[in-house]
Amino acid sequence: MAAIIEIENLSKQYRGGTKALNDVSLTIEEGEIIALLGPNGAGKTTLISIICGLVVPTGGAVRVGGHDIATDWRAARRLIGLVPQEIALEPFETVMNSVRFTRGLYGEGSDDAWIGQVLRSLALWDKRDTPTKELSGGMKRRVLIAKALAHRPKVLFLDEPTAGVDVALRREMWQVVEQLRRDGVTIILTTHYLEEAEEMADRIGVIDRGRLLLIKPTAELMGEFGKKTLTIELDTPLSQIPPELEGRELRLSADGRALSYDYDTRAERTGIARLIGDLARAGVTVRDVSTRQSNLEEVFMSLVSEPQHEEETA
Ligand SMILES: Nc1ncnc2c1ncn2[C@@H]1O[C@H](COP(=O)(O)OP(=O)(O)OP(=O)(O)O)[C@@H](O)[C@H]1O
Repeated sequence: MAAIIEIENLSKQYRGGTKALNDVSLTIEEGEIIALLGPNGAGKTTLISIICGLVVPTGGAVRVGGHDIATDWRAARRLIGLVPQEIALEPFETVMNSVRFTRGLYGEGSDDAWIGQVLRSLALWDKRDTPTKELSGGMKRRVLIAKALAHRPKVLFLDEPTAGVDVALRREMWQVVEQLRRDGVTIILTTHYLEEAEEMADRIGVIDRGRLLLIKPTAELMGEFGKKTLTIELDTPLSQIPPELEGRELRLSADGRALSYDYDTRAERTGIARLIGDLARAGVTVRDVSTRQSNLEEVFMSLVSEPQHEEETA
Protein backbone atom coordinates (compact mmCIF):
# COMPACT_ATOMS: atom_id res chain seq x y z
CA MET A 1 0.00 0.00 0.00
CA ALA A 2 1.18 3.51 -0.76
CA ALA A 3 1.45 6.35 1.71
CA ILE A 4 -1.25 8.95 1.08
CA ILE A 5 -0.40 11.32 3.93
CA GLU A 6 3.09 11.93 5.25
CA ILE A 7 3.43 14.15 8.30
CA GLU A 8 6.95 15.03 9.38
CA ASN A 9 7.89 16.72 12.65
CA LEU A 10 4.82 18.92 12.56
CA SER A 11 4.53 21.69 15.15
CA LYS A 12 2.12 24.51 15.72
CA GLN A 13 2.39 27.33 18.19
CA TYR A 14 -0.54 29.72 18.12
CA ARG A 15 0.05 33.45 18.48
CA GLY A 16 -1.04 33.47 22.11
CA GLY A 17 1.81 31.03 22.78
CA THR A 18 -0.19 27.79 22.99
CA LYS A 19 1.82 24.92 21.58
CA ALA A 20 -1.01 22.94 20.00
CA LEU A 21 1.23 20.45 18.17
CA ASN A 22 4.66 19.31 19.18
CA ASP A 23 6.82 17.40 16.70
CA VAL A 24 4.15 15.08 15.31
CA SER A 25 5.19 12.54 12.67
CA LEU A 26 2.80 10.08 11.09
CA THR A 27 2.38 8.23 7.80
CA ILE A 28 -1.07 7.15 6.67
CA GLU A 29 -1.52 4.49 4.01
CA GLU A 30 -4.11 4.65 1.29
CA GLY A 31 -7.38 2.99 2.31
CA GLU A 32 -6.74 3.15 6.05
CA ILE A 33 -9.15 4.36 8.67
CA ILE A 34 -7.33 6.23 11.40
CA ALA A 35 -8.94 7.46 14.59
CA LEU A 36 -7.27 10.29 16.45
CA LEU A 37 -8.22 10.12 20.04
CA GLY A 38 -7.51 12.68 22.70
CA PRO A 39 -9.02 14.91 25.35
CA ASN A 40 -10.30 18.44 24.68
CA GLY A 41 -7.56 20.72 23.48
CA ALA A 42 -5.18 17.86 22.65
CA GLY A 43 -4.45 19.23 19.18
CA LYS A 44 -6.62 16.98 16.99
CA THR A 45 -8.45 19.76 15.16
CA THR A 46 -5.21 21.70 14.72
CA LEU A 47 -3.63 18.66 13.07
CA ILE A 48 -6.56 18.18 10.70
CA SER A 49 -6.73 21.90 9.96
CA ILE A 50 -3.06 22.01 9.00
CA ILE A 51 -3.38 19.05 6.63
CA CYS A 52 -6.46 20.67 5.07
CA GLY A 53 -4.60 23.96 4.61
CA LEU A 54 -6.73 25.94 7.06
CA VAL A 55 -3.98 26.52 9.63
CA VAL A 56 -0.32 27.25 8.85
CA PRO A 57 2.16 25.13 10.83
CA THR A 58 5.14 26.68 12.60
CA GLY A 59 7.36 23.71 11.87
CA GLY A 60 7.58 20.48 9.90
CA ALA A 61 6.04 19.34 6.64
CA VAL A 62 3.00 17.50 5.30
CA ARG A 63 2.57 15.79 1.95
CA VAL A 64 -0.75 14.57 0.62
CA GLY A 65 -0.45 12.14 -2.28
CA GLY A 66 3.15 13.32 -2.58
CA HIS A 67 2.15 17.01 -2.83
CA ASP A 68 3.58 19.36 -0.23
CA ILE A 69 0.73 21.27 1.43
CA ALA A 70 2.82 24.47 1.51
CA THR A 71 4.40 24.54 -1.94
CA ASP A 72 1.86 22.46 -3.88
CA TRP A 73 -1.25 23.24 -1.88
CA ARG A 74 -3.72 23.24 -4.75
CA ALA A 75 -2.92 19.64 -5.76
CA ALA A 76 -2.82 18.57 -2.10
CA ARG A 77 -6.15 20.13 -1.28
CA ARG A 78 -7.86 18.56 -4.27
CA LEU A 79 -7.19 15.14 -2.73
CA ILE A 80 -8.87 16.08 0.54
CA GLY A 81 -12.46 16.29 1.73
CA LEU A 82 -13.26 17.75 5.14
CA VAL A 83 -16.44 17.06 7.06
CA PRO A 84 -16.63 19.77 9.70
CA GLN A 85 -17.96 19.27 13.18
CA GLU A 86 -20.74 21.80 12.86
CA ILE A 87 -23.64 21.41 10.49
CA ALA A 88 -23.69 24.40 8.16
CA LEU A 89 -25.99 23.92 5.18
CA GLU A 90 -27.92 26.30 2.97
CA PRO A 91 -31.45 25.59 4.32
CA PHE A 92 -33.50 26.25 1.19
CA GLU A 93 -31.15 24.54 -1.25
CA THR A 94 -31.88 20.99 -2.32
CA VAL A 95 -29.53 18.17 -1.41
CA MET A 96 -28.43 17.75 -5.04
CA ASN A 97 -27.68 21.45 -5.51
CA SER A 98 -25.80 21.73 -2.21
CA VAL A 99 -23.48 18.95 -3.31
CA ARG A 100 -23.16 20.30 -6.86
CA PHE A 101 -22.20 23.71 -5.49
CA THR A 102 -19.29 22.24 -3.53
CA ARG A 103 -17.78 20.78 -6.70
CA GLY A 104 -17.78 24.31 -8.09
CA LEU A 105 -15.82 25.54 -5.08
CA TYR A 106 -13.02 23.21 -6.07
CA GLY A 107 -13.13 24.53 -9.61
CA GLU A 108 -14.47 21.20 -10.84
CA GLY A 109 -16.99 21.04 -13.65
CA SER A 110 -20.34 19.33 -13.14
CA ASP A 111 -20.40 15.58 -12.78
CA ASP A 112 -23.93 14.55 -11.89
CA ALA A 113 -23.13 10.89 -12.48
CA TRP A 114 -20.56 11.01 -9.67
CA ILE A 115 -22.82 13.05 -7.39
CA GLY A 116 -25.60 10.54 -8.03
CA GLN A 117 -23.26 7.74 -7.03
CA VAL A 118 -22.26 9.55 -3.84
CA LEU A 119 -25.87 10.29 -2.92
CA ARG A 120 -26.85 6.67 -3.52
CA SER A 121 -24.01 5.31 -1.41
CA LEU A 122 -25.04 7.66 1.41
CA ALA A 123 -28.71 6.70 1.07
CA LEU A 124 -29.62 10.26 0.07
CA TRP A 125 -30.74 9.66 -3.50
CA ASP A 126 -34.43 9.72 -2.61
CA LYS A 127 -33.89 13.07 -0.91
CA ARG A 128 -31.98 14.69 -3.77
CA ASP A 129 -34.74 17.25 -4.46
CA THR A 130 -35.52 17.93 -0.80
CA PRO A 131 -34.43 21.26 0.74
CA THR A 132 -31.80 20.52 3.38
CA LYS A 133 -33.86 22.19 6.14
CA GLU A 134 -36.41 19.37 5.83
CA LEU A 135 -33.86 16.65 6.57
CA SER A 136 -33.31 14.84 9.84
CA GLY A 137 -30.08 15.43 11.78
CA GLY A 138 -28.59 12.18 10.51
CA MET A 139 -29.40 13.03 6.90
CA LYS A 140 -27.86 16.49 7.31
CA ARG A 141 -24.66 14.90 8.50
CA ARG A 142 -24.70 12.62 5.49
CA VAL A 143 -25.15 15.64 3.21
CA LEU A 144 -22.02 17.13 4.78
CA ILE A 145 -20.19 13.94 3.88
CA ALA A 146 -21.61 14.02 0.33
CA LYS A 147 -20.39 17.61 -0.03
CA ALA A 148 -16.95 16.60 1.18
CA LEU A 149 -16.89 13.77 -1.38
CA ALA A 150 -18.21 15.88 -4.27
CA HIS A 151 -14.80 16.49 -5.86
CA ARG A 152 -13.74 12.83 -5.52
CA PRO A 153 -11.15 13.25 -2.78
CA LYS A 154 -8.96 10.32 -1.84
CA VAL A 155 -8.86 11.30 1.81
CA LEU A 156 -11.77 12.23 4.01
CA PHE A 157 -11.42 13.98 7.36
CA LEU A 158 -14.27 13.58 9.79
CA ASP A 159 -13.97 15.95 12.72
CA GLU A 160 -15.90 14.39 15.59
CA PRO A 161 -18.53 12.86 13.31
CA THR A 162 -20.78 11.75 16.15
CA ALA A 163 -20.28 14.49 18.74
CA GLY A 164 -23.56 15.09 20.52
CA VAL A 165 -25.63 12.61 18.54
CA ASP A 166 -27.71 9.79 19.95
CA VAL A 167 -26.72 6.14 19.91
CA ALA A 168 -28.84 5.26 16.86
CA LEU A 169 -27.35 8.06 14.82
CA ARG A 170 -23.88 7.12 15.93
CA ARG A 171 -24.41 3.58 14.65
CA GLU A 172 -25.73 4.98 11.38
CA MET A 173 -22.56 7.06 10.99
CA TRP A 174 -20.43 4.00 11.65
CA GLN A 175 -22.22 2.22 8.82
CA VAL A 176 -21.59 5.17 6.52
CA VAL A 177 -17.90 5.05 7.35
CA GLU A 178 -17.88 1.29 6.70
CA GLN A 179 -19.41 1.93 3.28
CA LEU A 180 -16.76 4.57 2.53
CA ARG A 181 -14.08 2.10 3.55
CA ARG A 182 -15.47 -0.36 1.02
CA ASP A 183 -15.31 2.41 -1.59
CA GLY A 184 -11.59 2.73 -0.83
CA VAL A 185 -11.62 6.19 0.78
CA THR A 186 -8.89 6.86 3.33
CA ILE A 187 -10.51 8.24 6.46
CA ILE A 188 -9.06 10.20 9.35
CA LEU A 189 -11.51 10.88 12.11
CA THR A 190 -11.22 12.56 15.46
CA THR A 191 -13.24 11.39 18.37
CA HIS A 192 -13.60 11.52 22.12
CA TYR A 193 -15.39 8.20 22.06
CA LEU A 194 -13.11 5.26 22.64
CA GLU A 195 -15.80 2.87 21.56
CA GLU A 196 -16.03 4.67 18.25
CA ALA A 197 -12.30 4.45 17.62
CA GLU A 198 -12.32 0.77 18.53
CA GLU A 199 -15.32 0.09 16.30
CA MET A 200 -14.14 1.82 13.15
CA ALA A 201 -10.42 2.36 13.02
CA ASP A 202 -7.66 0.21 11.58
CA ARG A 203 -5.21 2.22 13.64
CA ILE A 204 -5.67 4.44 16.63
CA GLY A 205 -3.51 7.45 17.41
CA VAL A 206 -3.59 8.95 20.87
CA ILE A 207 -2.87 12.67 21.04
CA ASP A 208 -2.37 14.55 24.25
CA ARG A 209 -1.05 18.08 24.71
CA GLY A 210 0.11 18.33 21.14
CA ARG A 211 2.04 15.10 21.14
CA LEU A 212 1.21 11.90 19.33
CA LEU A 213 1.69 9.51 22.22
CA LEU A 214 1.23 6.43 20.09
CA ILE A 215 -0.23 5.12 16.87
CA LYS A 216 -0.96 1.43 16.64
CA PRO A 217 -3.25 -1.06 14.92
CA THR A 218 -6.45 -1.19 16.96
CA ALA A 219 -6.21 -4.90 17.74
CA GLU A 220 -2.55 -4.62 18.72
CA LEU A 221 -3.27 -1.70 21.00
CA MET A 222 -6.03 -3.59 22.69
CA GLY A 223 -3.89 -6.70 23.03
CA GLU A 224 -0.85 -4.85 24.29
CA PHE A 225 -2.53 -2.85 26.95
CA GLY A 226 -5.33 -5.28 27.43
CA LYS A 227 -4.91 -6.78 30.81
CA LYS A 228 -7.43 -9.44 31.59
CA THR A 229 -9.04 -10.09 34.90
CA LEU A 230 -9.98 -13.60 35.91
CA THR A 231 -12.80 -13.77 38.41
CA ILE A 232 -13.24 -16.98 40.34
CA GLU A 233 -16.58 -17.49 42.02
CA LEU A 234 -16.33 -19.66 45.09
CA ASP A 235 -18.65 -22.36 46.39
CA THR A 236 -18.03 -21.38 49.99
CA PRO A 237 -17.22 -17.80 50.99
CA LEU A 238 -13.75 -17.15 52.41
CA SER A 239 -12.97 -14.81 55.29
CA GLN A 240 -9.41 -14.34 54.05
CA ILE A 241 -7.09 -15.49 51.31
CA PRO A 242 -5.70 -18.93 52.31
CA PRO A 243 -1.96 -18.89 53.19
CA GLU A 244 -1.22 -21.29 50.28
CA LEU A 245 -2.34 -18.57 47.89
CA GLU A 246 -0.50 -15.65 49.42
CA GLY A 247 1.92 -13.84 47.15
CA ARG A 248 -0.28 -14.52 44.11
CA GLU A 249 -1.73 -11.01 44.08
CA LEU A 250 -5.28 -12.19 44.42
CA ARG A 251 -8.08 -9.95 45.56
CA LEU A 252 -10.94 -11.21 47.68
CA SER A 253 -14.32 -9.57 47.19
CA ALA A 254 -15.94 -7.90 50.18
CA ASP A 255 -18.50 -10.71 50.54
CA GLY A 256 -15.74 -13.33 50.30
CA ARG A 257 -17.48 -15.05 47.40
CA ALA A 258 -15.04 -14.21 44.61
CA LEU A 259 -11.33 -14.00 43.98
CA SER A 260 -9.94 -11.91 41.16
CA TYR A 261 -6.63 -12.16 39.44
CA ASP A 262 -5.11 -9.78 36.85
CA TYR A 263 -2.93 -11.24 34.15
CA ASP A 264 -1.17 -10.11 31.03
CA THR A 265 -2.55 -11.66 27.86
CA ARG A 266 0.86 -11.30 26.17
CA ALA A 267 2.80 -13.10 28.88
CA GLU A 268 4.19 -16.50 28.04
CA ARG A 269 2.68 -17.85 31.21
CA THR A 270 -0.46 -16.32 32.57
CA GLY A 271 -0.20 -18.29 35.81
CA ILE A 272 -3.81 -19.40 35.53
CA ALA A 273 -3.12 -23.14 35.43
CA ARG A 274 -0.94 -22.91 38.53
CA LEU A 275 -3.48 -20.78 40.29
CA ILE A 276 -6.26 -23.29 39.67
CA GLY A 277 -3.98 -26.07 40.96
CA ASP A 278 -3.12 -24.05 44.07
CA LEU A 279 -6.80 -23.39 44.72
CA ALA A 280 -7.54 -27.11 44.62
CA ARG A 281 -4.63 -27.83 46.97
CA ALA A 282 -5.90 -25.17 49.38
CA GLY A 283 -9.28 -26.91 49.38
CA VAL A 284 -11.06 -23.99 47.74
CA THR A 285 -13.80 -25.21 45.43
CA VAL A 286 -14.66 -23.17 42.39
CA ARG A 287 -18.24 -22.58 41.26
CA ASP A 288 -17.53 -20.58 38.13
CA VAL A 289 -14.82 -18.57 36.38
CA SER A 290 -15.08 -15.62 34.05
CA THR A 291 -12.62 -13.27 32.37
CA ARG A 292 -12.91 -9.63 31.42
CA GLN A 293 -10.68 -7.74 29.00
CA SER A 294 -9.86 -4.16 29.90
CA ASN A 295 -11.31 -1.79 27.36
CA LEU A 296 -9.84 1.12 25.51
CA GLU A 297 -11.16 3.47 28.15
CA GLU A 298 -8.73 1.98 30.64
CA VAL A 299 -5.96 1.93 28.04
CA PHE A 300 -6.58 5.58 27.34
CA MET A 301 -6.67 6.60 30.97
CA SER A 302 -3.35 4.89 31.58
CA LEU A 303 -1.79 6.97 28.80
CA VAL A 304 -3.40 10.31 29.41
CA SER A 305 -2.97 10.81 33.08
CA GLU A 306 -3.09 14.52 33.76
CA PRO A 307 -5.79 16.97 32.71
CA GLN A 308 -4.88 19.49 30.03
CA HIS A 309 -3.80 22.93 31.17
CA GLU A 310 -4.99 25.58 28.73
CA GLU A 311 -2.18 27.95 29.59
CA GLU A 312 0.51 25.37 29.06
CA THR A 313 3.02 26.54 26.48
CA ALA A 314 5.94 24.17 26.99
N1 LIG B 1 -6.95 29.70 16.67
C1 LIG B 1 -6.37 29.43 17.82
N2 LIG B 1 -5.66 30.36 18.49
C2 LIG B 1 -5.07 30.08 19.66
N3 LIG B 1 -5.09 28.88 20.27
C3 LIG B 1 -5.79 27.91 19.66
C4 LIG B 1 -6.47 28.13 18.41
N4 LIG B 1 -7.08 26.96 18.05
C5 LIG B 1 -6.80 26.08 19.02
N5 LIG B 1 -6.03 26.62 19.98
C6 LIG B 1 -5.49 25.94 21.17
O1 LIG B 1 -4.67 24.87 20.74
C7 LIG B 1 -4.85 23.72 21.56
C8 LIG B 1 -5.31 22.55 20.70
O2 LIG B 1 -6.62 22.80 20.22
P1 LIG B 1 -7.39 21.83 19.20
O3 LIG B 1 -8.66 22.49 18.84
O4 LIG B 1 -6.47 21.45 18.12
O5 LIG B 1 -7.66 20.57 20.13
P2 LIG B 1 -8.66 19.36 19.92
O6 LIG B 1 -7.88 18.14 20.30
O7 LIG B 1 -9.24 19.39 18.57
O8 LIG B 1 -9.76 19.66 21.00
P3 LIG B 1 -11.34 19.32 20.97
O9 LIG B 1 -11.43 17.86 21.18
O10 LIG B 1 -11.84 20.12 22.13
O11 LIG B 1 -11.89 19.78 19.66
C9 LIG B 1 -5.86 24.13 22.62
O12 LIG B 1 -5.14 24.52 23.77
C10 LIG B 1 -6.59 25.30 22.02
O13 LIG B 1 -7.04 26.19 23.01
